[in-house]
Amino acid sequence: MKSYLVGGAVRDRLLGLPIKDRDWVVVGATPQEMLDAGYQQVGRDFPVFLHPESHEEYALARTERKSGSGYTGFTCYAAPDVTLEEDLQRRDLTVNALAQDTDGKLIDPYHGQADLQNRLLRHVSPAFSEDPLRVLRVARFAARYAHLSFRIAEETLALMREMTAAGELAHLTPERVWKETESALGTRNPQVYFQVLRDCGALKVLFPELDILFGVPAPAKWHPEIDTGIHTLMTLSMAAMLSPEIDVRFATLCHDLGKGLTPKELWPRHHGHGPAGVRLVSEICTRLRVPNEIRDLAKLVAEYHDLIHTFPLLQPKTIVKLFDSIDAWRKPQRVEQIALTSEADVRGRTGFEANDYPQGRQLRAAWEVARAVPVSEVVKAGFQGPDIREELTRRRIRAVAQWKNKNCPQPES
Ligand SMILES: Nc1ccn([C@@H]2O[C@H](COP(=O)(O)OP(=O)(O)OP(=O)(O)O)[C@@H](O)[C@H]2O)c(=O)n1
Repeated sequence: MKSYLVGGAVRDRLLGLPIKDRDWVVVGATPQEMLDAGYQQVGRDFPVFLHPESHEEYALARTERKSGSGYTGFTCYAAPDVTLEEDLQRRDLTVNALAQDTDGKLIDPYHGQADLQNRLLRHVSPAFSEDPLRVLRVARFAARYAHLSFRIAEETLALMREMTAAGELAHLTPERVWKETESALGTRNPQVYFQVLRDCGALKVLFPELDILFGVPAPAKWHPEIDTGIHTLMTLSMAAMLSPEIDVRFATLCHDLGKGLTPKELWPRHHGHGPAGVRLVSEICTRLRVPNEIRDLAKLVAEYHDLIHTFPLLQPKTIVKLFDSIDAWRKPQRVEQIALTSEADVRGRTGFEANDYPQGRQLRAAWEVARAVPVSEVVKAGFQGPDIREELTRRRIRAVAQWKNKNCPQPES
């Protein structure tokens, strides 16, 4: 039996990047031999074992053949006669089909090293199309390595287009789509993921609410980039620079979905697009089983992002009501999250990238003022039951008004 380091660990070591997990392939062994050597079996569908000490994953070399339609129809063949090359051949990308033996020697039958040097994401073989998840994986890798100038090989993009056109993506479970999307949102350039999905037609299948934004114009005065789809990807790129949080990035991605609902004859204006988009955010999140916390922020951002832009014009009463509406009292992190998404919206426009966003600072400052109003003094003053809440709101509004008079000049008209 011989073990080889494979997949991401080899790829990322060659790229000089930190290594997350180390996966191994074992050639020439039976499951019984692995168990006898002290490995613990964990794979349900494939023979995968955990090393007795390192607890790293060791998978028996295997081939896979598609035996039916969709994502589930696989026949897996793992036996001591499966070679390393055969195992590597079933993998998605050449840069993921590299192996390294225990002496550090590289085994590279599909020229993954050359593709790493050429910054090319290229599929290993036609077997790529047996797994529709790979369309999303390639988009995710393109996002993850965009800062290193990686691009997708033409023939791979063509295959991704074919798979999408053949309806293969319909076989993906919502959980898998969200898992890949969530990982992609965590990369440095999440907008690349959505751009690649658009390039191969998958955005229309998986995120029609986003796809429809391409071709929807917004007023050139506010949006020199004009196209709402382009603006959306620009805001996502900006959000990724402003915050590492998936919640903030996803909310930014969804903030303008309502513009897809505006009747053409009203273009390029989109009056009321914020509240209108809330339903679409809900629909995406229900469909993909997006965690509630992420969904709820995205809905609030869709609804309130335009209000935050007008912050200096807001009445103190409206500001305190906003804190109520976003439930900032119990979830104070939302103030920061909403300030960041609104900033991403403003700076995610051609020529506005380096702009200041004072409204974000004003929102945060007003929040500190409102939250500092002590409830204990309201109680001490003798208020009881629901009157406590009412008096607290009154005092908060007063405090915000005083702060606003001093610190928040009205913009010149
Ligand atoms: N649908 C898939 C999933 C995985 N793989 C192969 O299995 C390896 C391990 O997959 P995974 O752990 O998901 O990704 P990594 O490439 O290790 O990358 P990461 O750093 O994100 O873990 C990949 O390198 C690739 O060779 C594949 O070919 N097709």
